[in-house]
Amino acid sequence: MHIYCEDSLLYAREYFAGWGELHFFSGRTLDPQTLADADILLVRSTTRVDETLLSHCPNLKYVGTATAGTNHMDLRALEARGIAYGSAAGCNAIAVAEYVISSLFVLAEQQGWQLKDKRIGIVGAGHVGSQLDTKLKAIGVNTLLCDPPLQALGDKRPMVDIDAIMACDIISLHVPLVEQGEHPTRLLFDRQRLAALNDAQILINACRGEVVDNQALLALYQQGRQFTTVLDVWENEPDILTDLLPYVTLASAHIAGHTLEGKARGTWMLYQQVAELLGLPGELSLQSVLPETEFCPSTLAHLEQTELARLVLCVYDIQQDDQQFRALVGKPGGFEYIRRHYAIRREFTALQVSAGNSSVKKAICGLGFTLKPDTL
Ligand SMILES: NC(=O)C1=CN([C@@H]2O[C@H](COP(=O)(O)OP(=O)(O)OC[C@H]3O[C@@H](n4cnc5c(N)ncnc54)[C@H](O)[C@@H]3O)[C@@H](O)[C@H]2O)C=CC1
Ligand SMILES: O=C(O)C(=O)[C@H](O)COP(=O)(O)O
Repeated sequence: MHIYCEDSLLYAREYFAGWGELHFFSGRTLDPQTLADADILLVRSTTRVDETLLSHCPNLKYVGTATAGTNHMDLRALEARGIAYGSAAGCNAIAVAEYVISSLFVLAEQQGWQLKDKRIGIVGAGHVGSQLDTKLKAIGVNTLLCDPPLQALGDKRPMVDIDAIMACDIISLHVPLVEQGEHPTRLLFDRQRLAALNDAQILINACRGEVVDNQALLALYQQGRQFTTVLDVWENEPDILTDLLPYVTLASAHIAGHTLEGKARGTWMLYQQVAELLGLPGELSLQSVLPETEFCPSTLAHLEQTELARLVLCVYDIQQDDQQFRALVGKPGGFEYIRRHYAIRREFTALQVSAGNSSVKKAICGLGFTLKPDTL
């Protein structure tokens, strides 16, 4: 069996080498003809799986993307050809939620406010939005959810519409890129919506660049608007609008989901899907590939913002990604270089914390840290 795999799939060798001949390729520069004998195709978001690519792979039985988003795959073309496909829904939801939380603690420190005084509007209440909501609620932060498609499906959680979201202090976007239909998300934050933000508001985009009109954002900043933005994703990656960068408070190279656990979980989910599809034994666990963590255990006596920030930033400090991004993104190939050489980042669960009273314990667990066994 010939298994073709985008070279950015972490732990692909560990999971798939036993099942056939593994061939690696580079996503953005792929020539479809190199996949001519592929039985299985494993990708991340930088490989476009479209009709052109599929027409070069007559033996293809399965295409899997080790990502949450599927907008790089033409699902109709796959269906039309009877090729099974899958994604890794939710694999990196914790990672993205932790990216947003790191950004919030950094902004709170920089701008001098308390998280508990802010209302956070979460647009898209799927895997990422729900993780973020749970973690924020665990530390007493006021959140609102907006997800019309889920609401229409009968989701019982309280939901608000986009107008109520626009009145929030902080707005965090977690929708897929949807081009058509009743709830499209391309340019959901178009010029009009961006112009409606006041200078005290914060907009975070860690979903897809095309959800926010980057040119309109730049024009508003050039006209003197001063609302805060955190951007992990950009229109037209990797050739992004670098003129926007000086106005963006925290910026990164589409790495919000790039924890070791998130990437491993993505590959492992595809391993499970191929095992099921082909009736192969899928016995390797997620934990079997992950290295031990190296954080020294920490303590948290009180639920104070500075203390919580210390724990959060000890595991993941978004400022390091921001600094690296500003230093490298203007260089040729800089955007992709950062992504390909991304430092090892773990999830909050990697840090053991001794907590004070039961409410501190509850908050620590809700945020995703591990309670040190002697304090359970
Ligand atoms: N920056 C990064 O590294 C990452 C980015 N992503 C992006 O974030 C997106 C969300 O990820 P998940 O939560 O895992 O996906 P998900 O599919 O679990 O949740 C997305 C939610 O958005 C909702 N939605 C769709 N259209 C909407 C609209 N117009 N308004 C409000 N809600 C709407 C859907 O109903 C769904 O509940 C992915 O599709 C992907 O594009 C995901 C992971 C990592
Ligand atoms: O899961 C998704 O969707 C993402 O956007 C990933 O975190 C980023 O995927 P790659 O661009 O690294 O494939």
